[in-house]
Amino acid sequence: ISNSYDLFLFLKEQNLIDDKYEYWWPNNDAFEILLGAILTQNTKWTNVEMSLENLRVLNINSLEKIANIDLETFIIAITPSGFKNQKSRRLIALAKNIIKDFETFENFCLKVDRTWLLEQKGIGPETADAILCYACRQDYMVVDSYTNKLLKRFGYEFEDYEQLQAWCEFGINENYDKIAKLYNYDISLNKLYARFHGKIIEYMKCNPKG
Ligand SMILES: Cn1cnc2c(N)nc[n+](C)c21
Repeated sequence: ISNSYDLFLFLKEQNLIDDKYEYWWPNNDAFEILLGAILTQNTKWTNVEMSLENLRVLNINSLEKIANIDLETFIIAITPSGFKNQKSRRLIALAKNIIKDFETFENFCLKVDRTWLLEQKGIGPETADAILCYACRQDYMVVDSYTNKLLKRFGYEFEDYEQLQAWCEFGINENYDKIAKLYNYDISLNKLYARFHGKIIEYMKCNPKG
């Protein structure tokens, strides 16, 4: 493969992601995606699903509820996804900051930028881009250790997160018209990035060894 367009084609013909979730990231509730993006740090997605289910049962479904939640209750609810004390503290602080700077969650999704997210404790480039891409539907592609590992198999090595992300985004951008023809509808760049990242994750799950 000579660019990320080639990589996309290589993955696309393997039908790695079903169309249950058209953006790959489970369910289309942006608030849950925001929580999931933090909870998924350093743990398996199946553990995140258990924490999210606990929060659904408690009907914790808004910024205000997180901002005012009983800490003990929150810690118990998100225990399955690990780092419960750190993640609970950070999610409460994040909910309070979103309310302070954006008032509503909807306004946050529309107005937030990468800089603001990176200023939040516990949010690095990967989490910021997951929120921007999957919750806010902005044109950022998430890259991660899976992406690095897959590209290493094709002989690519990158200096840092931003370089890897640029490589992945550039090939898609440069060949957007060709890729768009592969879909029988007008797919957005954000959706292409969202599905591309999902395909990489699913591919690496099916092909853990080189
Ligand atoms: C949303 N999400 C984030 N990381 C994931 C993973 N490793 N496997 C599956 N999913 C759906 C994931």
